[in-house]
Amino acid sequence: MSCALSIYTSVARRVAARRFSLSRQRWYQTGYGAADTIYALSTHPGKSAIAVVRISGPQTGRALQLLVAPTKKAESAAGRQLRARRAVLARIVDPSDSSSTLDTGVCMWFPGPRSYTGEDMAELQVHGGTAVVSSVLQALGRIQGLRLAEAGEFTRRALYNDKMDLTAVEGVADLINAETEAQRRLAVRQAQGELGQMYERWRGAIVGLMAGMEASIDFGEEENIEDGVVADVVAAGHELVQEMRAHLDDARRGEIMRSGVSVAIVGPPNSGKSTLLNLLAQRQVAIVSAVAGTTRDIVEATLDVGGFPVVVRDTAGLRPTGDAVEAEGVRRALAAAQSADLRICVVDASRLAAGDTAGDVFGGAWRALLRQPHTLVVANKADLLADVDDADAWARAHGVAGAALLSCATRRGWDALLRRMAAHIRHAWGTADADARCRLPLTRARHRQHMQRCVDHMTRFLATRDVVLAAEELRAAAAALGRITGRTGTEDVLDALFSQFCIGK
Ligand SMILES: Nc1nc2c(ncn2[C@@H]2O[C@H](COP(=O)(O)OP(=O)(O)OP(=O)(O)O)[C@@H](O)[C@H]2O)c(=O)[nH]1
Ligand SMILES: [K+]
Ligand SMILES: [Mg+2]
Repeated sequence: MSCALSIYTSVARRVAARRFSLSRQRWYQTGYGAADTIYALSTHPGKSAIAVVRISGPQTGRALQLLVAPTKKAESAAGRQLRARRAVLARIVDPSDSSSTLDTGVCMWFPGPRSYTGEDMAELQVHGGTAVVSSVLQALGRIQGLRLAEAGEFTRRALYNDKMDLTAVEGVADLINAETEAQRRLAVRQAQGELGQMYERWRGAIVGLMAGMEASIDFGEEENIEDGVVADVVAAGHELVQEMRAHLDDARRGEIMRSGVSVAIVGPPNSGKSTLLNLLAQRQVAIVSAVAGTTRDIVEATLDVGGFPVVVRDTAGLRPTGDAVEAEGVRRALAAAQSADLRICVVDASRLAAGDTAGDVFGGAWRALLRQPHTLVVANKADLLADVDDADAWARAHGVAGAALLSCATRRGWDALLRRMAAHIRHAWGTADADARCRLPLTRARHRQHMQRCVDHMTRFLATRDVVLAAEELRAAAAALGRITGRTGTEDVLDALFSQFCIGK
């Protein structure tokens, strides 16, 4: 074991010991009384077969005693007992009158700390009728010390009790919002804490380096880093920073998969851009007409292309214009094309066939768009062409080599275009997120920002020969990682995050 590594393991133990007290401290800082017991409907409000009501906090056991009674069939003493982590069919009764049954349902008791929140918890599965649910919630409200949970409060308690770190909480939020397979695969791994564990491992390694530096100050004669004395520490630092840079340098794959690949449909007026958007979205999102210059504002639709989340934006046709409103539309179209991850340039194939050059069709000033990376050219209105046997040869001959030939009217080339889009997205930004051996990518700009800061401090640490400065840089690098996992200075992030959660989560 290298010097840096052995330092790391001993320090890691100290770090672990401080973890509990740190989380407690944060708990009280938030103003949430740990004494409060909270309850909420955790399933969607409205009629359903089953509704789940959750309770968490120190009064949970007492609430169950008041609320849960054996069924008529199980009047025995054993029937009264709720065993930990066992589903028990029971009557749920009015706490002030146990002969009045509110519903019969399945009750589960999860004594803390082995529960979602880390506190004593219970789950009541009742019939999902509006009156049933409201009678159970009202009954809970009549028990002293219980109150309705706020949005995300169960998960917030799980965070404070070190049941999950901040990246896992963000993973849970992403999982609830996931709409495509790619998003779900990423979120489920993040929600399991995989990303947080990696950041914590790095943070632990930096703390280990700090201990190594301290040791060198204690035993060194002067406060300069001597070659050899801390060579191990510096070598370990180099290795670490390399690993971190590789994580940062990922073409924003994780962020793009999480928030959706942004696709801009651009091209000259009347080429069929809005028609293409409507086909992709499978509904009439944008106005289609034979009048050139129909679309002015950006029209947006979210869809699933081969399991990947995609946000498509239809834009105004590019042409020189004296109309101020249309000119603003063109400006927005170009901005959307600039910022998009993928551009789909739609041109009218019949105009190319009629002898217009790609330059004429596309307008010289905007032709540069066609040469940008991540740009697919689509030659639409193929139905207006005389028979084309070889689409590739046709595109080459008409100055749009590599273009996909399409007819929105007859759907010729439609499946091929979808396959091509999906393949492009998979190749450019698809992560090996289904493969547990591959490291999870960065999924949020928030993580990237702190990660970049951490790498900057690590780089300065490696460059300095001054022991005191080096220790300061390491401390700042560790703090930056701590911000990602929620260890330091994150109350504002928490408030913003939990406000997106539903009540009951
Ligand atoms: N024959 C034929 N006509 C099409 C096809 N796709 C679109 N069109 C027609 O072309 C015209 C223009 O379509 P739009 O979708 O409005 O074109 P656009 O590019 O959005 O136009 P602007 O918003 O004005 O820039 C409409 O009359 C469409 O019906 C196609 O594949 N074949
Ligand atoms: K049009
Ligand atoms: Mg349009």
